[in-house]
Amino acid sequence: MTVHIHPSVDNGVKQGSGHFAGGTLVCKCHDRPVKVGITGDVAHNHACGCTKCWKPSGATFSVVAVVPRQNVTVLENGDKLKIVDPAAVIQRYACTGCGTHMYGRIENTGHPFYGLDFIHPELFQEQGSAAPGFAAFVSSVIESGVKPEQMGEIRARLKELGLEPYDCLSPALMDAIATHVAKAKAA
Ligand SMILES: N[C@@H](CCC(=O)N[C@@H](CS)C(=O)NCC(=O)O)C(=O)O
Ligand SMILES: [Zn+2]
Ligand SMILES: [Zn+2]
Repeated sequence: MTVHIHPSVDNGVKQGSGHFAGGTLVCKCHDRPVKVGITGDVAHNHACGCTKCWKPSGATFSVVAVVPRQNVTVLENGDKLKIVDPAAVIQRYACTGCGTHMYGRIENTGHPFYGLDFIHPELFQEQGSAAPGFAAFVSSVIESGVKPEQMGEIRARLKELGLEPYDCLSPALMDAIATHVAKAKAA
């Protein structure tokens, strides 16, 4: 049986249009859904295996990307949003009705990713946002109940989908973090 990664990639990764102008993220509530407006396309879209990122039911990985925080606006029913864990680096604003994470925000101005919000592009009403390009925190799926023996199959499937598996972030993002740290130390 083919392993399930995430519904939006299980039938193949759908490439973005390359000119996505933004759209609206909508939660799963039928009554008073939370709507969040995003300006422009997403960046660094990837599958994340960590336990903290929101996954739709049945998914092994989340699919998560970043956008500049000034490109994120709560449009409707923001009263339903609550921070999942105020102590976390990424403060994830979830809908108290359906549990969907609508955006995650970093408030620590010294963090390498400060200024970027984390969103789940599958929640866009619109098609065409940039596709996921790698898989992060792959080993962490074991913390959600995946058996260590399944990891070979999971990594093989991610590679088949073109989502290179990493157990932390991609080399480009790890380099960006290290560059930020080196500059902060030098200052
Ligand atoms: N193994 C841990 C890894 C958690 C982790 O470090 N997640 C990354 C990727 S989303 C992160 O940056 N977390 C910061 C946060 O959750 O605030 C888990 O699965 O819970
Ligand atoms: Zn909801
Ligand atoms: Zn994560």
